[in-house]
Amino acid sequence: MHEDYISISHISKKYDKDLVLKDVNAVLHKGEILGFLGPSGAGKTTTIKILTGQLMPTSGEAKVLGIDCCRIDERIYEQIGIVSDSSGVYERMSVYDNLKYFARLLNVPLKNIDPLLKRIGLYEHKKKPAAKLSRGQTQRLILARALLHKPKVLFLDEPTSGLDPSTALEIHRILKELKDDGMAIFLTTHNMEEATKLCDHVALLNEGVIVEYGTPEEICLKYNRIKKYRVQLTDGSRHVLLHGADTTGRITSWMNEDRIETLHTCEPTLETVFLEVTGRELQ
Ligand SMILES: Nc1ncnc2c1ncn2[C@@H]1O[C@H](COP(=O)(O)OP(=O)(O)OP(=O)(O)O)[C@@H](O)[C@H]1O
Repeated sequence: MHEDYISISHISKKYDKDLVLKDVNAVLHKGEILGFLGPSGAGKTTTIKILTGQLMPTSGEAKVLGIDCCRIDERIYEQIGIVSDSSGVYERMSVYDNLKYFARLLNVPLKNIDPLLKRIGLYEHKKKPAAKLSRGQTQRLILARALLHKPKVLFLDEPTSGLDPSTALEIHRILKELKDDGMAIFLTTHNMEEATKLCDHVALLNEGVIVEYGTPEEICLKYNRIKKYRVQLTDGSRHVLLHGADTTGRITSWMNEDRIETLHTCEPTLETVFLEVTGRELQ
């Protein structure tokens, strides 16, 4: 049996007259990553704020670890971690002292800090003032702070936004390890590659509406109606061919003549699905 760590049921949210979330439903189980994927203004941060008790929904119900989000109090903060842009670090304090400060607040033994710094790749920088960290290192420190008390559920708002590809990959590796340890991770992103690689389920969110929900593979397969092949021949020419009898004939004759350099099928990606469903780009 899957344990529901987050359940979102018919959530809507209005800011004044603007309906920015419309009948949103989703579920996140222990040991899974759920991604809310959508362009700027789609309602991703609003969803996180509702789930973490920072905002009330206008209607609907959401539960985190069985607790109704409208009734969240400090006790839930012992079991969840939040990483968002607004997570401040104390710039003049060292990496270690930042974590020491929060460890004391959260009643976490100080001996947990070094292993966490090693896991997150900040151990060599533990004495550095936070002000001297790179953007990627600062992001790791914010993540370390959110992990200090070993939460069951981790919320990440655009965890790799603005990071270079190798730092982003490092954060992905850490998130996969946390998931394998049983943590449930709710992340928002507008990076479809990140969502495809990391998430067990994704919700494609457009103007507050979930337009597709499922595993990245399920969603892409659903839109794999028009099959295409991309062929490069030994003479350097490139061809994109639609599936059909003509194409099969052409490809077979190129193969018989040993003229094919590369041959690929062109499956849809979350990016092309989003474009097809909404007419909008994700970025
Ligand atoms: N406090 C607020 N008052 C009024 N409108 C708001 C408020 N906060 C957000 N909004 C609006 O709600 C909509 C959803 O915003 P939200 O921040 O949830 O989007 P997002 O998907 O997280 O975008 P981004 O990727 O840019 O962070 C936007 O149209 C935004 O302008």
